[in-house]
Amino acid sequence: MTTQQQIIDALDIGQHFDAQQEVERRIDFLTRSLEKAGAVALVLGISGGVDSTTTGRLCQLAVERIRERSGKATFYAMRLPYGEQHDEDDAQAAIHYIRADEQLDVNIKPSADGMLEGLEQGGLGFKDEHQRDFVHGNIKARARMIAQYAVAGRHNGLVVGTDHGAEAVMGFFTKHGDGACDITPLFGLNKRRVRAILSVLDGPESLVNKVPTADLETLSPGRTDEDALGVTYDQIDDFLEGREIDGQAAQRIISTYDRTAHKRELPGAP
Ligand SMILES: Nc1ncnc2c1ncn2[C@@H]1O[C@H](COP(=O)(O)OP(=O)(O)OC[C@H]2O[C@@H]([n+]3cccc(C(=O)O)c3)[C@H](O)[C@@H]2O)[C@@H](O)[C@H]1O
Ligand SMILES: Nc1ncnc2c1ncn2[C@@H]1O[C@H](COP(=O)(O)OP(=O)(O)OP(=O)(O)O)[C@@H](O)[C@H]1O
Ligand SMILES: [Mg+2]
Repeated sequence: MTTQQQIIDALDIGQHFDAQQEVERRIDFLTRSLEKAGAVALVLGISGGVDSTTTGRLCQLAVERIRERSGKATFYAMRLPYGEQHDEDDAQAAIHYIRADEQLDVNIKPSADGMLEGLEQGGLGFKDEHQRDFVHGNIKARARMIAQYAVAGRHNGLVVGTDHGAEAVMGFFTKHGDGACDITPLFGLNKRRVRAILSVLDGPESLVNKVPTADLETLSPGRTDEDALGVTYDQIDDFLEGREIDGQAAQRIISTYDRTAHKRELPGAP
């Protein structure tokens, strides 16, 4: 078996894809996850990006389905800006579209800045301002997860993650930040399939087609994922669908996959 096929299998990317069927399968997954855990809430951060818009709508449909069967379930959508978000309009469009039962707005800036300040006061120095900004970015992603776990703890809920195959293959998430969650309903999808799901769910066109950004670095606001990754999502998506892609891009995907293996595994132990 080729390395490409091994990766496709490990990330469970299906050979065939039907967006409507996947909607059903993933709503069913969310309802079963709540029932299995004995939990009554789903919690998710809504950024204004395509992944959380799609996941948020699936969460809302899942809790409504549980209530139709006389069960108890609530979806808590969380806005978690770092200060003022430059694409707040998109975040508001996502919130408007998802129509979550409950919404919480938490500014993560004081906690993320406070942690960095505490570290520097405690003696941590940085090579340069870019390294400091990068580390600060991962603190922001972890601050968002602290907030979501607090809400899940209060409401007997599960924290929902938005990781999918195209991010997982590149290890493109913060370990124990946005990578920390209880369930990942988008697992097994590449990026264009996430967009296709949002499209059949009648998501706003502007969000279906939105350029992905982690938006964690203060010095490079809205830096695109593709700029950071060095390959395009089309290349990653083609690779995950088993197509032949440019040799250098394939090498980059495979070497990044190997280098980030620890992010997809449980902690090492003797
Ligand atoms: N071989 C190994 N075995 C076990 N653990 C290992 C390890 N190598 C590093 N580590 C640990 O992993 C840490 C590095 O991982 P991590 O802290 O995640 O940091 P890192 O992977 O360096 O940075 C996260 C990347 O994900 C991107 N990101 C983050 C969040 C969201 C999104 C998005 O798409 O929205 C993207 C972000 O822009 C950045 O490029 C090291 O500090 C170390 O503790
Ligand atoms: N400003 C934010 N407010 C609330 N949640 C956020 C914010 N930024 C990131 N998140 C959470 O972290 C997750 C990971 O971010 P990521 O950028 O991968 O997803 P996205 O923004 O939904 O989509 P895209 O990858 O296309 O930008 C989001 O899906 C969301 O749950
Ligand atoms: Mg984003």
